[in-house]
Amino acid sequence: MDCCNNKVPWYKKLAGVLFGIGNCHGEVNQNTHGLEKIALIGSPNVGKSVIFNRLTGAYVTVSNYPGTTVEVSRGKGIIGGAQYEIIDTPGMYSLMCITEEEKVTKDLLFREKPKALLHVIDAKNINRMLPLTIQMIEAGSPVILVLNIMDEAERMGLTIDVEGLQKELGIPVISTIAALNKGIDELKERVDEYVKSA
Ligand SMILES: Nc1nc2c(ncn2[C@@H]2O[C@H](COP(=O)(O)OP(=O)(O)OP(=O)(O)O)[C@@H](O)[C@H]2O)c(=O)[nH]1
Ligand SMILES: [Mg+2]
Repeated sequence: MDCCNNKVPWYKKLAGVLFGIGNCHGEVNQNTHGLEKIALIGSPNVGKSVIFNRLTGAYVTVSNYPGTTVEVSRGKGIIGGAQYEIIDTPGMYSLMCITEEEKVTKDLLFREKPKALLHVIDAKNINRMLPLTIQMIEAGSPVILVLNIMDEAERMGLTIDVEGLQKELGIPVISTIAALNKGIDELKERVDEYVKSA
């Protein structure tokens, strides 16, 4: 994406920098202004963007997070009859702020205070990815765990005790096959319940 368009008026660029919601051409997406936020976070390649596309409609913007080269996508989604700004963050492994992506995600969560964080993990690699879930639960974040790529996990013969995991962690756990649109309706229902009970 070309982010060096000098024809963008200064005030649009400023709006993008101040609010972090414009695209790289400085166009501010008015449609998500003032909406409660739901963020997708997790390691690279776990299906965050596929889930983002399932949850959002036509109004999607991609912008560089202010002051960085890291891209963040934002779109409007309707869950349980309410409109939300859905945020797709770059893949990262922890909130230790080692990579620029990790710094952006941590800063974004801190500044924008989403109502729910959907931690998307690859169901084949639960052990490797759960530490971040636990880190966020311990930090008091509103985490929902999404076990995606369940089709491949099942093909490998893995069975996951979703109920048990849910009880153990004390947070909602939902399994999905986002690529096939499976589990997305349940995910929306659980997010709706979670946000309304918060
Ligand atoms: N088999 C299978 N593949 C999936 C599923 N969900 C997503 N994928 C595939 O996984 C790959 C990565 O999906 P993305 O949505 O780009 O992953 P991401 O988490 O956004 O990755 P980053 O943006 O790099 O952090 C794509 O090829 C998807 O088609 C699923 O449930 N099952
Ligand atoms: Mg992505």
